[in-house]
Amino acid sequence: MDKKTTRPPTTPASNRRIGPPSSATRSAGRPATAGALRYNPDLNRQLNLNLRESDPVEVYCRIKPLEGDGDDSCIRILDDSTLALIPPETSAAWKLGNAKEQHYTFQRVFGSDASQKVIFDSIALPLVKDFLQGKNALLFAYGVTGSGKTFTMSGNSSESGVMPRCLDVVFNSIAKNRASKYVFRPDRMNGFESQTKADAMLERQKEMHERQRETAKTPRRNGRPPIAEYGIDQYMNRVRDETSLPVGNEDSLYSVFVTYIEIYNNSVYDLLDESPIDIMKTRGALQHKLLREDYNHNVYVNGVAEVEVESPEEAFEVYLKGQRRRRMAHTALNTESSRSHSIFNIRLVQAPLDPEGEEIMDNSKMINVSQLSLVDLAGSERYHRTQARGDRLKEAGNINNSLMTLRKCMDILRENQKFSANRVVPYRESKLTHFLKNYFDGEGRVRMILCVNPRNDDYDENLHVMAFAELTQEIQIVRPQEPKKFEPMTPGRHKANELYKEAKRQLVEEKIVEENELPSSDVQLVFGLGIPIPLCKISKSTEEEALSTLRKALELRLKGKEELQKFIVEKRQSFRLRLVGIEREMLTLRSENSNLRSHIERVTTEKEKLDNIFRATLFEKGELETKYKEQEAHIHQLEEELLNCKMELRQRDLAHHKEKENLKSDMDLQRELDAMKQERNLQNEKAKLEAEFRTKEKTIIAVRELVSNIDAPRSSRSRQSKSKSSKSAALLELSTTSSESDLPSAVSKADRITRSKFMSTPVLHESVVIPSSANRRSALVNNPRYGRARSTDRDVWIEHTDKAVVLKPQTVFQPVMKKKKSVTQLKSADDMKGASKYCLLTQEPDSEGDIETRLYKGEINRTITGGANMVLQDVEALRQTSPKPTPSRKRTSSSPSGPEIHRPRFDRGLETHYDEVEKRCRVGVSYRDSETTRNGRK
Ligand SMILES: Nc1ncnc2c1ncn2[C@@H]1O[C@H](COP(=O)(O)OP(=O)(O)OP(=O)(O)O)[C@@H](O)[C@H]1O
Repeated sequence: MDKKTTRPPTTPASNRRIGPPSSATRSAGRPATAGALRYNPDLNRQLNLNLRESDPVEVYCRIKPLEGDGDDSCIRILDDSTLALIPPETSAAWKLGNAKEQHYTFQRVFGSDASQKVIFDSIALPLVKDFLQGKNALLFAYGVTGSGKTFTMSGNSSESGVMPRCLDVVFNSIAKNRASKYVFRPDRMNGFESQTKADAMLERQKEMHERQRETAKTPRRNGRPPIAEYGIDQYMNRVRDETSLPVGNEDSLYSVFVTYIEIYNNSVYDLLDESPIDIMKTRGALQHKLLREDYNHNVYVNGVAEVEVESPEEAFEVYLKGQRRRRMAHTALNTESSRSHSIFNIRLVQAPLDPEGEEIMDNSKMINVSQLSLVDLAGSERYHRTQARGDRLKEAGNINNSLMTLRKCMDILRENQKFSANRVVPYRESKLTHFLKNYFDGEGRVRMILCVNPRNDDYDENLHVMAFAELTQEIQIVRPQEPKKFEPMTPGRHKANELYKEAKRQLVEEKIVEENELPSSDVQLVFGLGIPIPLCKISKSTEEEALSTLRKALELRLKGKEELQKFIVEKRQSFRLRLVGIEREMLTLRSENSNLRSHIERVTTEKEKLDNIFRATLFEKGELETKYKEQEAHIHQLEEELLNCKMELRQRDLAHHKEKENLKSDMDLQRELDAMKQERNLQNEKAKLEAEFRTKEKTIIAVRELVSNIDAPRSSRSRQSKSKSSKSAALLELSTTSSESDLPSAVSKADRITRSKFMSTPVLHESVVIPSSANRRSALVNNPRYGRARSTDRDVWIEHTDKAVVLKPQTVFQPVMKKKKSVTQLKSADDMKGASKYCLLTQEPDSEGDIETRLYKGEINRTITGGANMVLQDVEALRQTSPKPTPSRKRTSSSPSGPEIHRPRFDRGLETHYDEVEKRCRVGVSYRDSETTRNGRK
């Protein structure tokens, strides 16, 4: 079935792609000129630079007939290529006052009477000619809405437009060279592949079955869906264009593919897509496509449906199908189809025939594709004119944007060419210019049909489109290269094959020979014999004319044979020379090869050495890594140990601290116990002293009684005077006595002056000043301790004077206070701040009516807690006795005849004095045994 066996193993059976799949396919997919360029990738750039081989964009102007009879035209044709635009009174320019007639020149201007045929022949036919020669071409209609763009491009049933006529001419031209359907198939990457006739036949059969199945479901006409189904059946009655043009290569086979896309709101939609449209859906009703660039930077619509068509009718049917889909899509999108750009692409795929002229060459690199793009642009309009709102405004914006980008690209192209500038052309700013990019970059001829509606209302819009169109003509498009001719190939082999087949068919039909008796095809043989032998019947040998004709033909053939032989000798010689050259080249290559081999060997040895070093290094590295890991583990272990040690140390510290605390509390406890013990001792001693005191008191009482008994006979008067004088003397003595030896007399006069040393009972504190009775007894008035207390410069006194003190006495007992703070009441420990000595002065009458002044002296010590601890050291008492005896005083003595004895006040006990001080001090007062304190201080 398939006699070509050079298939890559991974390629499917139906695919005859040869060589590297990607590049081969892509190369095959390139448009014709690109096919020529594939042998020199830089040629495109070179061509772009070489503006001598370029053609301008050709702009043709077509003026639409005026619709109403009363309409005025704003356009006047001056000649074949020039027109005048006359501003009407309604135009903006007129209103602004700068209205003047404008003249525009185009390639050609067609009046409203120009037929579709004239338009096609003048504008499109040359492009179709190029297209058949394997070149690309772009034709686009541009103009204001309603100016006749669609009419020009598509036409109607009675007047076919450019597109159907193009299809007519293409099919007319390739009629004899048309390849069977499915010989070529698109690879959906802008390329084409070829497959064998047999594979193609299989696909055709498959398609036929599918069609039959569909026909069974839907009634069809001639195996095709009824045109009414597409809703525009009138097109089918059109008059076909009979023009036929020569194809590029007679020995090639051609297939036609069409694609139909739409650019709406800057999105590309495939109008031949088979997926159904849900007209109930506004969003996602259509799947938009992406623009991609192939290997050779040719822009294509990714995944676009490329439909192979075998006739203009079939192509037109596909177009109508696309139109129907377009209408459905716009119904779903709730818009108008004229608000989008539509692009109908006709692609001509050709591949040369093999030497027998039987099948196409089994080489995808030889496939050539040319493309003719017919673009019907959306109308260019201004917003204010359409008064568009919402979606309409958006789509108008998109249309204008894409047209604006088109203008921008044209402007920059013109600028680049005119001023040798190198500005980047913004093709990618809109899908329209992106798709058309290749044409402007020099991949084919570009022509524009400027459609103009001459009515006055369109004047302002026409002004803009004409200005743009006129400037567009200045753009030069690089002339595309001629498509590559695949030499050496015997020309005419297709025709020869056809003739041979025809002759064979006739011979078989006339039963001159059997079909299997003749070889399949030997085109080479036919061509090797030269010109065909004329058909002439020779009935007689005398028919000179026929014989001479035959002789001439044979002579010509002989001549041709000689030429061919000569040609063969030449070819053989050149072949031999080439062979010698190749042999030489081979020898050089062999020596180079052996050099390279030895070099490779050296390199291999070197590599092996390096490999060994590498392995050794790897091994060493492994060992080092193991050691490193061991060391790491060791470090880790040491770290753990250190941590443990630290923890142990901490625990020990804690234990030590705890022990210390315990010891401290033990010591405190011990100290408390000692204090308690000491207190107990003191109590015992106190009790002992009290007992002693009581004994001594009894003795004194006894002495007194004895004395009173002795003095009983004396008169009370002398007793009084004596008593008074003795009191005075005692007072005098008290003030003057300074030696300790005078103490007994002082004591005997202690009725009036009492120096008290208090027997203290530690009631609240263990350390209370307790002047022992022994001390008291031995205490002398002139004892320095009882003199005026002298303080140092540093001592600060608290002079606490009771409110009841009427008269401050000036006695020797009062301390000298160099620094003092006088208060009448101690409210808090803060009052004692900074003071180190304390002195309290009280005054009150006693029970006998005498005024008793007392001086309490003490030391102030700071406590650890920030308070003050006052230690009372001395109490001095001064009694002022009136010389007049008061009845109460007279009767103080138990014995009326005895001397008046004032009971000393020092027997009042510690509590009395403690209460005395505490009454006046609202702070804690501490009494401490002065001796103990003194000892403690030492
Ligand atoms: N040269 C012409 N001769 C006769 N009728 C014409 C001609 N040009 C346009 N018409 C008619 O004018 C009408 C509008 O034309 P058409 O639809 O082609 O305009 P358009 O420019 O494509 O508009 P849009 O921008 O909306 O697509 C159509 O009915 C069409 O038949």
